[in-house]
Amino acid sequence: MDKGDKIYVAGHRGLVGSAIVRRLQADGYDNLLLRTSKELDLREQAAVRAFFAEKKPDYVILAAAKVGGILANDTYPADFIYDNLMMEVNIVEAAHRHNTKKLLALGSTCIYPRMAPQPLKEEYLLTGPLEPTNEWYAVAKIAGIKLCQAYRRQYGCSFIAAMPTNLYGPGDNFDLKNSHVLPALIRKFHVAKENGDASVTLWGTGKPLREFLHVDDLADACLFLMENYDDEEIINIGVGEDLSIAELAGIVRDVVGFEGEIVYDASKPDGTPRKLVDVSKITGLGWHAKTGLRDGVAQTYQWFLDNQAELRGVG
Ligand SMILES: NC(=O)C1=CN([C@@H]2O[C@H](COP(=O)(O)OP(=O)(O)OC[C@H]3O[C@@H](n4cnc5c(N)ncnc54)[C@H](OP(=O)(O)O)[C@@H]3O)[C@@H](O)[C@H]2O)C=CC1
Ligand SMILES: C[C@H]1O[C@H](OP(=O)(O)OP(=O)(O)OC[C@H]2O[C@@H](n3cnc4c(=O)[nH]c(N)nc43)[C@H](O)[C@@H]2O)[C@@H](O)[C@@H](O)C1=O
Repeated sequence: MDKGDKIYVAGHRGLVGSAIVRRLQADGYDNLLLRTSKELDLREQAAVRAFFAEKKPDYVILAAAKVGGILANDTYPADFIYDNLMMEVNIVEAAHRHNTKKLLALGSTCIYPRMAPQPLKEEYLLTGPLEPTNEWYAVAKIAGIKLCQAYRRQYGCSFIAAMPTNLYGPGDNFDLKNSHVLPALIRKFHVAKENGDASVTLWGTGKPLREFLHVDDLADACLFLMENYDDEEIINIGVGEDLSIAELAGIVRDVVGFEGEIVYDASKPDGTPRKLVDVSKITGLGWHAKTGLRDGVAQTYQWFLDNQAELRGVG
């Protein structure tokens, strides 16, 4: 990608989109196309076609999606499957129609079967039943993969699909019902410390294992793939190690400085027991994550403190 190329970052205000924009701007790309969901609802085919007809992006990074944690996915299946399918179908079709040079679609590691062998290799896709709490979102994400592969096969489009593991960092969603676990832990421990609460309640059993990649590392991986990957097959993006939710809670509690107890609400779902990705494909290309989890949590907590006034999902 040249610095003056028209790069459309769909979902530029989100956790991922904002990190990608930060990185592109830092690298001197000065022709970014950015639209909020109010300016351009990607579920509306006519609006998406009109935008592409007018702007004709050279490159597209699809970081727009209906995203949420385990409870949101389990509660709003229709929203998660409909919104994500519509956004992917509209963007991929319009990108082909208007000759986008390359498109990167972001999936998620929830596309893999609930009980697939670990670590998860790309070829495990569609080899078993999905995790019930987010199968609707997962099916939409799998459709996104198939869209990229179909347009590559039929029209030779350079459309690629990457599967990031769980992400965290600046710009995350801190809503206690709809967010992912790491931002929820930061907010819960922070509020409990400020209030002098005796305990914090977390969901499930604390036993599931999860892998966490800092979003700035993801942005680095996305630009790396835009320059170095052009293949039909999906590619995982992760750190290659995981920990239990209980261990993660210990790290966040220490970073925040909460000294009370942790209580688990077993009425909430655990979700998939583990989803550690195999990163040998992307590390084989020369990319690896750089941010350690504790440092990443500390940096994110500082960002949380510095941005209290405008946190997503708070207030
Ligand atoms: N967060 C995570 O842990 C992981 C995320 N991913 C993937 O990364 C991508 C981005 O996720 P993340 O950054 O966390 O999500 P966020 O919820 O932080 O951001 C999503 C963005 O999508 C935009 N959006 C949502 N609906 C529409 C719509 N109808 N029309 C236009 N834009 C819309 C929003 O725009 P606006 O702000 O203008 O409303 C928002 O900026 C997704 O594809 C997700 O599947 C993959 C693995 C893990
Ligand atoms: C990225 C990935 O993220 C989602 O999958 P998930 O990893 O299961 O999502 P999660 O981060 O919300 O939960 C991780 C674990 O953490 C536990 N947990 C404890 N206490 C809280 C808590 O307070 N909030 C949340 N959200 N989880 C909690 C929770 O019970 C679970 O065991 C997919 O829906 C989908 O969006 C997707 O692709």
